[in-house]
Amino acid sequence: MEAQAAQNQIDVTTEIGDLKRILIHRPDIGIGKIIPTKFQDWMYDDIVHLNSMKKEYDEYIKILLYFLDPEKINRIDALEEACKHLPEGSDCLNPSNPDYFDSDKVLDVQKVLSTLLNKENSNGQPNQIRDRIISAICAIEECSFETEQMLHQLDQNQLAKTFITGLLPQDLSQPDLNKFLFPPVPNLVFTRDIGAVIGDKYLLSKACKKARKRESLLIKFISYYSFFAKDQNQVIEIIEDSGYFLLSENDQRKNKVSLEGGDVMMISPRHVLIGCSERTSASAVNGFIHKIFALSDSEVEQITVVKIPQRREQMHIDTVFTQVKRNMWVMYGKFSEALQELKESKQVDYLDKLYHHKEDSFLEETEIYQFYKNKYQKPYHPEHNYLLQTDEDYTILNRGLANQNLPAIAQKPKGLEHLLRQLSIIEFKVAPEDVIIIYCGSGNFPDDDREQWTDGCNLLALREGVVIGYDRNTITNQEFRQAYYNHFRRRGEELSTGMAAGFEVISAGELLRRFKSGEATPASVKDTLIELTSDELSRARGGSRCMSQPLLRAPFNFDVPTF
Ligand SMILES: NC(=[NH2+])NCCC[C@H](N)C(=O)O
Repeated sequence: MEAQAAQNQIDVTTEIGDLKRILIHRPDIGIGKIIPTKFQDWMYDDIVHLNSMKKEYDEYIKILLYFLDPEKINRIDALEEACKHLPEGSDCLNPSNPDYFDSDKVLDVQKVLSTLLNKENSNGQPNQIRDRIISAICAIEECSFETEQMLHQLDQNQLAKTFITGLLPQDLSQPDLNKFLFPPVPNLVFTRDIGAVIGDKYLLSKACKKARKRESLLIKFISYYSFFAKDQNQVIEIIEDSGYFLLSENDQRKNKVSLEGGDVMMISPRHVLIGCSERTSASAVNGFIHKIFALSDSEVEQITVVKIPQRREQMHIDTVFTQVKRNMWVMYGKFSEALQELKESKQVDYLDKLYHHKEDSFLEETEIYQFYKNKYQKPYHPEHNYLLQTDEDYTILNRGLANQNLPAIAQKPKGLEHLLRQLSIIEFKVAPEDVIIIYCGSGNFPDDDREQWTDGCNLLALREGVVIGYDRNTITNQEFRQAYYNHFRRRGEELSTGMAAGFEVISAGELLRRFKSGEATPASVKDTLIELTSDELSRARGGSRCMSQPLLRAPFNFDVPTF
């Protein structure tokens, strides 16, 4: 009962507050069935070696457990020790296994789903939610009546697994045959995209691509019947308005609502960012702004839209920047101020030299639009236009910030980097000269493009200044090691005595070893980039932020000095 109550606690108001509860999904056998002809549809760029991918992912799980639920680690260690002699060892990290560690802080989608799939409810009556989920999935996957009947036979764990892998359980299938009932959902490892916690509300995603539709359906049931079983009004859905159904096919394509969690960032309780991207449509952004501003019990009063070029490798805003500390961000240098200035001063020759291989790319820019709920100082009304455009609009915003004792320097951001600086200064009261921007791949071509491709800009903060990334992004990670040294040198200053040159960059394996031996504790870790082995994990265009969905972060202390 207690575990249930804890599971229901959901609250995220920053990107960097101490992480307390997270939704993940360990790579499953569905990923092991991908073939080259399905790369494009299923959004994988290569065949993944599943066992190696799991090994890489398991270090991630263990790091999460050390920080969020350390008691479970002892259990895992004991089980692994006991099963060492078995060929595969213990697989207590596999949510299908009876030995599964089953934490209420590090939750696997498959495990949470299975709790909804009991054949009978607590009163011994047939579980109607289970029946509804089976019907809904059979409807979107166009299953035969026979398949539907077969699904009804499966127990709750088998059923959860089949919904995710698409495969019939081995004992029902002919031996050694892969019997697919429907395709797998191999992108479920990127739990970030299936929803987003906004304060104490849960925003459901509406997947853009067909390959991720079933994920949206599963999380819909999980959020309504598990996370918010007691207060379903906390779930937010954005859908097309009714006129949409009268539009021509072409216009429908333009007005489609699609929204994915990789495009949502809670910066502070009052300010949320949303991307307008390959995956999150303009109609969704519009619906989002109205839905959020219409909430009477939400602290969000400002929404900033970051429109990025629609490209495969930049499918969400979190592929081009993430937050590391109140004063520190990592971003893709293609959108940097330095490059923008060059563009403005029309030094195109130089840019041509730099980027001659893809002339169009340097011309693409981010566009920033800001919306402020209190623009009219009146209650929300759907007819109002909340966009901040004129200087006068920004004066109104500045007044609102001053009322909350926040620095009132808001002006229309000139670009992404300017926006990130503004966020540190306004939301976190950081002095302008203290903001640090780390450029992926050092901001140099071709390293920037290479490391952006392998998620150099996509980090997950376990708490402020403790982030997880991929080991293969060596140039970006080196920037972290030197971050403070470089920053002060640029300012023409020396590091103060005793101050480190930058972050500690340490492999997940080595950190786990130190935790186990007692040389370090999660509490002692500061200013650290934890590197996951990423030979396989990086093959599907997602990094550690994508592989995580924070459900609960501790309230952030905004009132401590930056350095
Ligand atoms: N938040 C993210 N950047 N997610 C990355 C998702 C990658 C996944 N292969 C997809 O294309 O959907």
